Amino acid sequence: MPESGTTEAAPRSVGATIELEGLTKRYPGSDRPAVDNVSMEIAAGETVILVGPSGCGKSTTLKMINRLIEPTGGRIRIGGEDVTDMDPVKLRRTIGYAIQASGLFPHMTVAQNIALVPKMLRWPSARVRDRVEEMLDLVGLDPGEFRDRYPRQLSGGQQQRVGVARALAADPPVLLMDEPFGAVDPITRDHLQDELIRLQRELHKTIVFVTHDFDEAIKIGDRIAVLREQSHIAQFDTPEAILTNPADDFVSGFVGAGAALKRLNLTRVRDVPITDYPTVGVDDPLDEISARLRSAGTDEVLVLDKRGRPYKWLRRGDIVRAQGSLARAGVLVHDTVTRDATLRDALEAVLTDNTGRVAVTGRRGAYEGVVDVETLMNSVHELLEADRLEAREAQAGLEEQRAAQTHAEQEGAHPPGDRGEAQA
Ligand SMILES: Nc1ncnc2c1ncn2[C@@H]1O[C@H](COP(=O)(O)OP(=O)(O)OP(=O)(O)O)[C@@H](O)[C@H]1O
Repeated sequence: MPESGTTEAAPRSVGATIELEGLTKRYPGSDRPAVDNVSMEIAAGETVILVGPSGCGKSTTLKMINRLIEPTGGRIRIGGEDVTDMDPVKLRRTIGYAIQASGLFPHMTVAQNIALVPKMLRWPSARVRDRVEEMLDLVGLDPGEFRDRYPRQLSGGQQQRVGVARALAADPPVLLMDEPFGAVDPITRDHLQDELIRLQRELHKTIVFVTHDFDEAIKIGDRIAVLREQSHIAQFDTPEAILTNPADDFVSGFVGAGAALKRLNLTRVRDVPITDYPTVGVDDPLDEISARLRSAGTDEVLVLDKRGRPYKWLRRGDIVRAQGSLARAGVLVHDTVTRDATLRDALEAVLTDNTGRVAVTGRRGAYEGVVDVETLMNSVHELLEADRLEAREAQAGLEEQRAAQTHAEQEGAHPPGDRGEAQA
C-alpha cells in the first residue's frame, strides 16, 4: 500500500496499482452477466478511461472496484492487497468517488460535504478545517466565498468541483469517477477536464474514469479501455495508439470520423508558443489606456479585471466611443483556455470570441498570454500533414504487397488455396 506520508496537516498519498482479475457481475434475474470476466492492470498514478456504448457495463465495472456493487466472481487488488472480501465501508473510505451531478448532500454546506470522509476517519477538527480550505483552493474555489454555501447556491460546474474536492478530501490513493462532467455545458466541461489534468499532474492518483465521450477519453486518459458488451475489452492502449491504430472495426467505429481532427485533442496549449499581448487594467485611466494602445503596435488591447483575469478586448475605436467610461466599450471575453486545454478547445475559443486569438489563463483564471489563430492553424497543418504522410506510406506498403502477390500468382507458384505470399 502507498505510504500516507507523515501525520502533518497535509499528507500526500500517491496512487496505488489496481488489478482486476476475471471480474464478473451477474445481476439476479439476468440470463447473462453484465460484466463478464474482465481482467485489467492499472499502474499507480495512471489515469485510465473506460469508454464504450451505453449499457456495456462501464459503471458496473467501476462500482465493483469500490464494491458499491459486489462482484459475483473474480478478484480486485489495490496496491497489491486483495480487497475483494474486505469490509466494503472501510474500503470506500480509502477510495475517492465522484459522480455525475456531483452527488452532494443538499442539506449540508460545501465545507460539510467536503469534510464528510475526513470526519468519519476521525481526523482532528483543526485538520479537517485546514483540509477543507486546501481542497477548495485546489479545485479553484475561493474558500471564503464558497465554504458556507449550500449546493443549490452553486453553478453546475462549481458543484462538480466540490464533488471532486470531496472525493479527494481524505487523500485516497485511488479516485473513481463515473461520468463526473456529464451534466455540465460544453465550455464548463472543457474547463473541468483541464483542471482534472492539472490536479492529476500535482497529485499522481490512480484514476479510473468512465465516460461515453471518446473526445473526453482522449483528452484525459493515459490509457483508454474501449469496451464492448459485457465489458469485454476491445482495445486497451494509449490515445495515440487507438487513434492511429484501432484494433478492429468496433474500435474504429467508436473512434468515429475525423480521426485527424481528433488528434487536435492530443496537442495541448502548452505545446505551442504562447505569446505576450498588450494588457491594461480595468481601473486604469482612459488616457493611459489610449497611450498603451498607441505604443503597443496592435490595434487592440486586453483589459484585465481587478484580479488579473481577462475581461474585455478593446479596440482603438472603442475608446473614442467610450465617452469617458469603459463600461460599455469593447467586447467581453467569453472563453479562455488554460495550458492544459487541447488545441481543439483553443480553436473553439478563438471561434467563439472571434478576435483571432484566445487568452491563456493560469490559476484562478489569471491572464498569462495568448495563442493566436496562425499558431493554431500551423499546428493543424502539421498534424494533418503527418496523418497524410502516414496514410500515404500505408497505401504504398499495401500496393507493394498486392503487386508482389499478383506477380507470385502469375508465376503460378502456389497450389490452390494458398494465399500467395511474396517470394523472396
Ligand atoms: N441493478 C441492476 N440490475 C439489473 N441489471 C442491471 C443493474 N444495473 C445495471 N444493469 C444492467 O447491466 C448492464 C450494464 O449496465 P451499466 O450501467 O454498467 O452500463 P454502462 O456501460 O455504465 O451504461 P451507461 O453508459 O448507459 O451508463 C446493462 O444492461 C444494465 O441494464
